[in-house]
Amino acid sequence: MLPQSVILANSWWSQTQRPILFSLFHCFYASTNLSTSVSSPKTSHIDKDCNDFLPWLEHKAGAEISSALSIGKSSYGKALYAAKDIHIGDCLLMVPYSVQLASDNLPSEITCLLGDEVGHIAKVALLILHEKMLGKKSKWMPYISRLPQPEDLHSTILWSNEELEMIRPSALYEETLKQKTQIEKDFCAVKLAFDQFPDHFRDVTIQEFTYAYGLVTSRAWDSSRGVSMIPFADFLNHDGTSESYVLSDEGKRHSEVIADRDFALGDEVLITYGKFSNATLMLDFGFTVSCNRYDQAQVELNVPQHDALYRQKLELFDRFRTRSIKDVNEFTSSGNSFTIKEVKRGNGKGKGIPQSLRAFARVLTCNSQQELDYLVTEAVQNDGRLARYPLKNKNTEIAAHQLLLSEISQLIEEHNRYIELLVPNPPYLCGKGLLRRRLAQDLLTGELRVLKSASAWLKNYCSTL
Ligand SMILES: C[S@@+](CC[C@H](N)C(=O)[O-])C[C@H]1O[C@@H](n2cnc3c(N)ncnc32)[C@H](O)[C@@H]1O
Repeated sequence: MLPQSVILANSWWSQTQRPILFSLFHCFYASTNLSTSVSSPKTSHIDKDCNDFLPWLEHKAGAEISSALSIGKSSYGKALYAAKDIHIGDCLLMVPYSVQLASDNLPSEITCLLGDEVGHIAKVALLILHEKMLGKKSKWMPYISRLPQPEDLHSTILWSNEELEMIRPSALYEETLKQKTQIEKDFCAVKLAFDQFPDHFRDVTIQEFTYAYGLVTSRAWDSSRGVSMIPFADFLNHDGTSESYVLSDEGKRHSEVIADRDFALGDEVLITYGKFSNATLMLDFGFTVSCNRYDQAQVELNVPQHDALYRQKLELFDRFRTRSIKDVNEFTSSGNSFTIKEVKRGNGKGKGIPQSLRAFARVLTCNSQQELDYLVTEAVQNDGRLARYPLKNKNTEIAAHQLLLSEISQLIEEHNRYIELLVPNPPYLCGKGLLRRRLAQDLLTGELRVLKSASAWLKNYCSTL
């Protein structure tokens, strides 16, 4: 799902607020002027099948949406290109809320059949299926017919069990299964609507529902209406280095995008979907970025059942459990599962290996009730968090970090084993199979890089103690 930054009463607020864009907004917004003349770009990328799309959307909106962009084709599917020279700070597009699709666009006779357990994504998926079924009678037909086909989507929710086996060492494997289970639950919950309105939803299968669900997760933005499909804006592809987001102006009731750089006529215009790891990009959007600096890996630690202090340690974790920390846009670091990021060399502080993971390992390594009691006293006397300081006994501190090292080494081994199964690509493989195999390679290679950096840091830490 795409995060949408919100503009509140002409001041910006967002989790991902960028100071540079904040100042740009004030410098350039006043001078932004959406001219009415649409120049035709001199480029071979233009998608002639979409020539009528923007005029249709502008007519529906009763307002100009963009004079700066035109729809074209790229290796990422549909794309938006500069239809004239664009300057940093220019407004690229403005899409009124009135032409965005959200769950409240569903006919009320269908909505009233849906229980509270049906979420916004499932409702918008239902809306897409409904409009598809209406065919030419749909008022959204020019948009619905331009959405990618099932064979163009590669989110892991659409992977077969055999394909998912390729990514088994990654936390994305479990996350995808969880998401698939949720989709199955949603499918059962909306089936009542299918049964009551067979004309609206002719024999919709779980595969079709999952496809519609994938369309929503890969091209809808969080919005005040739950989630919204934003026609035209959703033809923008992702570039991790871009500083342009889709912004939402609640006062003016439109979404907009401001250029973060200059573009020459014919350049592809890209925005950022957010600071996502390859796991999140694969789950929600079905693509990866090579050498993704937001990659991360998941490490799970457990108290062994044969530990003489098993019960005491579990009680302690329970007592000192801090609220789970949600990494922005990513899977959660909670309980005994920890998200690690690439440890940058040189700062010597181990940034990337969460303190909570090191604390967990310290508690795991304690051999006596006395040692546990000491950690409790220390926590109470300090900031209340357990085992955040190096253990007094150097050998135990080393043992705690070697325990982590051993867990991470196992993960490295497992990742290596799976990568070896994936590389090289068999010569007969092509199309969807080859693409998904490459995604799996990118994912595991990125996680391996993160794990290796953590391993190097831990080895260094132990050797310097
Ligand atoms: C919001 S849509 C963008 C428009 C889309 N290309 C289309 O054909 O409609 C997001 C989808 O575009 C594709 N995409 C966007 N950025 C990409 C990138 N950097 N690399 C590969 N695919 C990308 C992915 O298929 C993704 O799910």
